[in-house]
Amino acid sequence: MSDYLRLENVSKTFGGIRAVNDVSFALKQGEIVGLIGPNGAGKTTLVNVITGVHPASLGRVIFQGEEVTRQKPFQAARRGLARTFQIVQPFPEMTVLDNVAAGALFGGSPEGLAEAREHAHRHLAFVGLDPIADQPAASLTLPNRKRLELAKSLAMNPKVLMLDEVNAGLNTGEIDTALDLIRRISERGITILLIEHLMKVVMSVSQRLLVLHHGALIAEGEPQKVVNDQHVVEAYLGEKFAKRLKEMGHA
Ligand SMILES: Nc1ncnc2c1ncn2[C@@H]1O[C@H](COP(=O)(O)OP(=O)(O)OP(=O)(O)O)[C@@H](O)[C@H]1O
Repeated sequence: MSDYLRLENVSKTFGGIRAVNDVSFALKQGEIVGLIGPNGAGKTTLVNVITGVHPASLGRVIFQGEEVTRQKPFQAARRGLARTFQIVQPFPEMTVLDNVAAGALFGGSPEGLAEAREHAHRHLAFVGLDPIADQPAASLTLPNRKRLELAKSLAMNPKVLMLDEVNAGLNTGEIDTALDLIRRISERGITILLIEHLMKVVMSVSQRLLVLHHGALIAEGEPQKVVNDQHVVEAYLGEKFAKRLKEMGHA
């Protein structure tokens, strides 16, 4: 597999804060890669850089051989670089269906609203929300809002999907359902970058891990190796946590 999405020496500063510091990595097509690190490590900022929300201060973003460093969010969406938001913010007055149709239109593929709604039904069926397609988005529970967010990003017809804490606040059963969806999305050939604090979740689906700390990439590679890396244990996991992972058979 060749590089699909590549970051070369990317930095992002906000005033005096270097949120992302000289980060380089590549994703291969169809991979599931976990992006982990403490609060404030720069994970969301990295996704914002890739999707053109906050363009890189330094460095380059290359997607399918084309430099896309200065792209706008709508251009990123049209290229197939889609993301979910950590804080889920649907259009509350709009129906579940039209929230997803809006995603489809933002992604740029359907001809008009009727076609966008048709696409939306398909994505809602995939995440299990089609029975409540006509309800206002404001009425949804947290797990259903997360599913709606997923359906919206799928409606953009993504090639790379960046999932920002899609499991936060969910119970064990709901997480299992979300994991099943992530695996099924990956089976479609969509590359997934999974930002996640729940190590059990990260370890069960990721083929590779990237670890950010104070904006810098401190480790990268096979999940089992990365969680045993002393630097990662010190910066993020803690000895106790690493031991627990080992007992669970993940390390
Ligand atoms: N728009 C912004 N303006 C100023 N500072 C920002 C902005 N966005 C992020 N930061 C700062 O950049 C750093 C990295 O934040 P970021 O949200 O990317 O971390 P994170 O790893 O996603 O954290 P968390 O796990 O808590 O979501 C933090 O110090 C944050 O305060």
